[in-house]
Amino acid sequence: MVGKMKETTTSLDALIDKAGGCAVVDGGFATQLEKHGAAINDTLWSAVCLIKDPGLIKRVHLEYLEAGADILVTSSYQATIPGFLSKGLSIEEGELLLKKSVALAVEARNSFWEAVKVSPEHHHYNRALVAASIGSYGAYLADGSEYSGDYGPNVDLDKLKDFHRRRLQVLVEGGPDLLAFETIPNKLEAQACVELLEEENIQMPSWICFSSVDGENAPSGESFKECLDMINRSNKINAVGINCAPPHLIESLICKLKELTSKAIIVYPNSGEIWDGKSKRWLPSKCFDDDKFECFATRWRDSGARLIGGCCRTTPSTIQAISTVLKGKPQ
Ligand SMILES: C[S+](C)CC[C@H](N)C(=O)O
Ligand SMILES: N[C@@H](CCS)C(=O)O
Ligand SMILES: [Zn+2]
Repeated sequence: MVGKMKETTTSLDALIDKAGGCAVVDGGFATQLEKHGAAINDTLWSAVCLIKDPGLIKRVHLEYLEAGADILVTSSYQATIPGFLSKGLSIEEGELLLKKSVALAVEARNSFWEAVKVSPEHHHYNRALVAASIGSYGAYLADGSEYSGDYGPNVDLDKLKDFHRRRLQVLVEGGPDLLAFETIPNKLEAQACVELLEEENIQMPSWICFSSVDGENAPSGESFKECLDMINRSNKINAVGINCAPPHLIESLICKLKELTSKAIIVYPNSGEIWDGKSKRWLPSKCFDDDKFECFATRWRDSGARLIGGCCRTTPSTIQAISTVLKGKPQ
């Protein structure tokens, strides 16, 4: 176990405590947009709805709150300023859309909480936190490289920092509670995220989640030891873990991460289906339904995860199952 750095109690710690030691993250956001008929086969993927259907984004946030999510992840996973520019929008319009992604989640959280906090039978709900999603460079490339970590020879630390810097600044200005770096596939990008948080002197809690395809290492093949040694040196990262990896790999990954860090462990796997970056579709594979997630969630909590949710191809019913098993049945 790695020594603890000087840390202060954050809104994330408080939420985890309030949730009884393990808080519930929401589920597949793009997946739920698609369930409602959104067409997201686009270079912006789910972020296209920020332009075309912001009302649907808010509806999906509300569905995850209703299901018991303690943390909403915003619609900004694949929302980037260069991505918006490529659609003919101006920098100003792109920045407004990034802030809108935060505002939509905050509005959903506030209206849901106003409605439930006065209702005694809803004591299993907590006031949710809003985590601004910061998808990896590979997500922006839209070539599946968030699952390979292969960014080619021309991508160095400065390029990744340049890519992430302005979006990070704008999302922070939007006023989320947390920052969520998602599907980071290699050590270089994790380092870029950590250095940016330091350089920009960001004061809100953050998590970094890696994808993983082999259940052992980051997708790039770099060991989680290498990645976590670097992350542990920063007190700007409050939680570290895995998202959008198959659920059957998660328990052993939690055990591995526990050995490597004293930071909170977060896991929000996908359904087990595999994303084909070329044909842009999910390939059927060993796939897990809500019952299985219910049983996995207790094992993940008992193995040491403090934040548990779902990623692609999971839905509000998955989150309802996780929330019920971790927090008790809704009355
Ligand atoms: C998490 S993956 C399924 C997101 C979509 C991908 N970045 C693409 O645009 O193809
Ligand atoms: N927050 C994103 C992650 C995609 S891997 C989503 O749920 O759509
Ligand atoms: Zn995912």
